[in-house]
Amino acid sequence: MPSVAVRSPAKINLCLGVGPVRRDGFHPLATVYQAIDLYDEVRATLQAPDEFSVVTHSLAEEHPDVPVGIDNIAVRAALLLQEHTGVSAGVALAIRKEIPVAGGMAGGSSDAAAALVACNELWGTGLTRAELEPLAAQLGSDVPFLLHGGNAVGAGRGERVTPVLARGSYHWVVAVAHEGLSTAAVYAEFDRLTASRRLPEPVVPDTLMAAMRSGDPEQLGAALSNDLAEAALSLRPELQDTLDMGAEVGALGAIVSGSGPTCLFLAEDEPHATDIATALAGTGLCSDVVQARGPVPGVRTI
Ligand SMILES: C[C@](O)(CO)[C@H](O)COP(=O)(O)OP(=O)(O)OC[C@H]1O[C@@H](n2ccc(N)nc2=O)[C@H](O)[C@@H]1O
Ligand SMILES: Nc1ncnc2c1ncn2[C@@H]1O[C@H](COP(=O)(O)OP(=O)(O)OP(=O)(O)O)[C@@H](O)[C@H]1O
Repeated sequence: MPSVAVRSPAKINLCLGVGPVRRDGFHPLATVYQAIDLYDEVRATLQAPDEFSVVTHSLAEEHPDVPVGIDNIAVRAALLLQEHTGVSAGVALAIRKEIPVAGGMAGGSSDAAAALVACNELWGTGLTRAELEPLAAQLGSDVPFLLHGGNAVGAGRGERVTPVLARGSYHWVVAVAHEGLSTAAVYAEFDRLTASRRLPEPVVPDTLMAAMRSGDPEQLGAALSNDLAEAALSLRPELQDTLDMGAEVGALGAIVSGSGPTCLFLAEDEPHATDIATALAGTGLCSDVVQARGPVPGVRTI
C-alpha cells in the first residue's frame, strides 16, 4: 500500500506572555516559538475510504497515555482534511513518539501537523502550506507553528504565526517530569492565581528580540520568560527543585516549557549541555533528560 512518512519537531516557548482570559475561554498570547530537534515520526498508509486507525509507539515503550482512534489528534487531523477536501480515502497512521506526552512541548500538536502534511501528500489533495494553516488552527493553537518551524512569534491564541529572523543555534537540555500536566488545568490555575490582578495585554519583550538578533546564548538565557510558570509550579511545587538544580550547574537560563511540567535549560555549547544533563540525570527529579538543538524546520517528509 502507498505510504508517506514525515517527521515533526517539538516546540519550546522562549517567552510566553499570557493575557486575561477571552470570552471564548482562550487566552491572548505573545510568544516566541522555537522548533527543536526532538522528533515524532508519523507514517501514513493508504486505506479504503472510512478506514481510519492509529498506533503509537516509541523506541522504549508502548504509550498507554496516548489515545487510539478518534481521540488521537492525528486522526482528527486526517478526518478534518478528508472533510475539507471531500477526498474518498482512508488512512492508517503509525506514530513513533519521541516528544514527551503532556509535557508542554506540543507533542500532540506536532503529530496533528504531521498528519495533515502526510495525508495531503498521500491522498494527492494538493493543499499548499498556506491552505493547511486554517485547518491546523482549528485543531489546536500550537499546530500552525509546527507547519512552519524555525523561530516565530505567536499571537492571537498562539495560532497567528509570523517568522522571526534570528541568529544562532542553541543547545538545550530538556528535563522530562515523571508525570504530565494538562494544558487546560495549567491555564485554569493561571486564572485562579491572577483573578485579583489587572493583567496587561501580553507583549514579546524587547530584550528577547534583541538577544535573538545577537545570537548570544548568554543574552538569550537572561531574556527567557514564561507567564505560565507560576501556575505550573503551583500544581507541581517540586519542579522548583529541578529549575534550581539546573541553575546551580550553570545553565544560562532555566524555565518551565510552555504549560509544563518539562523544564528547559540553555547551555553555552554541547559539552556544557552534557554537564547539565549529567547533573540532572543523577538527581532522580526527572524521568528522562535529553539534549536538543534549535531552531530546526517544521514538519518535513522523510
Ligand atoms: C501552552 C502552549 O503550549 C504554549 O504554546 C499553548 O498555549 C497550548 O496550545 P495547545 O495545546 O495547542 O492548546 P489548545 O489545544 O488550542 O487548547 C487546549 C486548552 O488550553 C487552553 N488554552 C490554550 C491556548 C490559549 N491561548 N489559551 C488557553 O486558554 C484552553 O483551556 C484550551 O481548552
Ligand atoms: N498524538 C498524540 N500524542 C500525544 N498525546 C495525544 C495525542 N493525541 C491525543 N493526545 C492526548 O493529548 C494530551 C496532551 O498531549 P500532548 O503531548 O499534546 O501535550 P502537550 O505537549 O503538553 O501539549 P501542548 O504543549 O501543545 O499544550 C495527552 O495526554 C493525550 O491524552
